[in-house]
Amino acid sequence: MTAIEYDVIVIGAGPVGENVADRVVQGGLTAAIVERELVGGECSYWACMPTKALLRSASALRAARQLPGAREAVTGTLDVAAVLGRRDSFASHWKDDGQVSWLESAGIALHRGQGRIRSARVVPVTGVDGVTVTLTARHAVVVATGSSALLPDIPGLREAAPWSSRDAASAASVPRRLAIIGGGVVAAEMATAFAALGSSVTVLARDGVLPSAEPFAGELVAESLREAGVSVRLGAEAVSVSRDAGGTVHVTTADGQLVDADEVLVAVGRTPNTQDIGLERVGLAPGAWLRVDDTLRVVGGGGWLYAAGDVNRRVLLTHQGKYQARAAGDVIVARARGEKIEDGQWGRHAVTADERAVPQVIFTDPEVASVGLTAAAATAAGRRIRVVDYDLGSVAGSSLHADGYKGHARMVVDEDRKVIVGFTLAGPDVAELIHAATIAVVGEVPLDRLWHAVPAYPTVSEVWLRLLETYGR
Ligand SMILES: Cc1cc2nc3c(=O)[nH]c(=O)nc-3n(C[C@H](O)[C@H](O)[C@H](O)COP(=O)(O)OP(=O)(O)OC[C@H]3O[C@@H](n4cnc5c(N)ncnc54)[C@H](O)[C@@H]3O)c2cc1C
Ligand SMILES: NC(=O)c1ccc[n+]([C@@H]2O[C@H](COP(=O)([O-])OP(=O)(O)OC[C@H]3O[C@@H](n4cnc5c(N)ncnc54)[C@H](O)[C@@H]3O)[C@@H](O)[C@H]2O)c1
Repeated sequence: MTAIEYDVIVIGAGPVGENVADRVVQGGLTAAIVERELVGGECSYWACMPTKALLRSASALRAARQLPGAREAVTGTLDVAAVLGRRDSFASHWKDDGQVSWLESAGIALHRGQGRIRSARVVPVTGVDGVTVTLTARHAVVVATGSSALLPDIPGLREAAPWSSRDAASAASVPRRLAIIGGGVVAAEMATAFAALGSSVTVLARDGVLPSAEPFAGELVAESLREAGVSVRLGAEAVSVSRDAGGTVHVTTADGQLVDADEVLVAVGRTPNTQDIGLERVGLAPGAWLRVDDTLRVVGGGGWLYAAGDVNRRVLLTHQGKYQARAAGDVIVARARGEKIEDGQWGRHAVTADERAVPQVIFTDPEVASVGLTAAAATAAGRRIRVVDYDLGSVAGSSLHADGYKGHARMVVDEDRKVIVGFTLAGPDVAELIHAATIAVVGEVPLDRLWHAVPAYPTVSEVWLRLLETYGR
């Protein structure tokens, strides 16, 4: 058995683990990263990249069809094989050579295999060949093992060989009929993608469509899915599933409806990858999410154990996990050097934005882009708020952007401080607009000052001015 020592060991080479290791090396420490599957993690091969590639071509086609002149030039239908081919290239054909070269260039050592913590700062790694290498960290071990699709306890579901988001993202062909259990982000995006690719899709949205977003967002997406031929069943709960000898899946709902499909996609949330990483050896519960403080140190983890990304459940998004990674990497370096820790609100080592300003874009039709708190979440948090709404289709730039542009914008204002604490846009191509709102929320820009941030005419961004006018001066 070989033993090697590094300053920092990162378990999991997803986007988050890679960024922690990079930051640590840039800070002058040595780092090893442990990966049991593909370097790049879920996001690169089975989540963000392939799913967005599945959605993008149909979105471009829809945009062209909304414009006289362009519409007439679109004479064919979506080329499904070309879409799947482009998706394959965005998933790097499920090979990680490029990412491995990047690790090398960044000076990060890679150990392939399953990492399991054995004791404080000691992580044996067992490779596929069964050989174990024992890694020891001088300063910190960072768990960045991510999450996996949750399989609910529905009778017959497991035996029916359901699709997880991984299967949907990497599908080699398009099922004729697709049933989707869930109504959240994965369900909404994959219903949009597979309907456009030609599947007959049924969505069983027990808790509604996009229930965590502002209600108008889910309503607009549900309406558009229905227009695209998707059967959206609100409140429908799957209670049993079976697959017959011919391969057809039968899903029964609590109210006695039966849905037949060729595949059933389960999209009801995530479970942490902490089952088999040795947490029990250091007094923590295997299979549980890892609770962390604002500098990403695991609560009850002895001071040397950190957790970043999906696995700590703060925010399950790549960009926010990478934000955590930058803070974690920097704070590990600072602690190793005995430097001052800046863990106050908005401090360099604290992930304050996790609670206050998380941006997200849901690539449905229409797109949903948001940052900060919804009105409901702000109210639940005890804020005295005013909600300002505006019809996005009434903005001059929107009507130019596409005929019949349909969308909505909402600004949530903290009335005690006169700053924006939440912002949501739903409409075609709103994805690129959200960063302005993120800056306003993070910068806590007073509304009085925002009047001086003049949006260019005629852009969709003029909604900012309309929202301020609606709020009043
Ligand atoms: C379908 C889908 C679409 C998504 N789309 C978006 C999007 O558009 N934008 C966005 O921001 N987010 C999106 N997300 C969320 C995003 O994928 C995750 O937030 C992100 O991948 C989390 O990164 P991570 O590094 O924490 O974990 P992961 O990406 O899951 O990486 C963890 C890595 O750790 C490895 N690992 C686990 N255990 C061990 C072990 N014991 N030893 C060694 N290696 C181990 C795994 O093999 C994996 O490579 C999407 C998620 C899904 C499911
Ligand atoms: N574009 C993006 O940013 C993007 C895209 C995809 C996924 N993601 C991230 O990945 C994570 C996972 O996505 P997801 O859609 O699996 O989770 P989610 O939490 O977004 O949605 C899961 C949905 O399933 C419902 N649900 C839970 N249990 C159920 C059951 N037994 N039967 C029926 N419905 C049930 C919930 O009410 C919820 O609406 C999310 O946190 C999301 O942020 C992000």
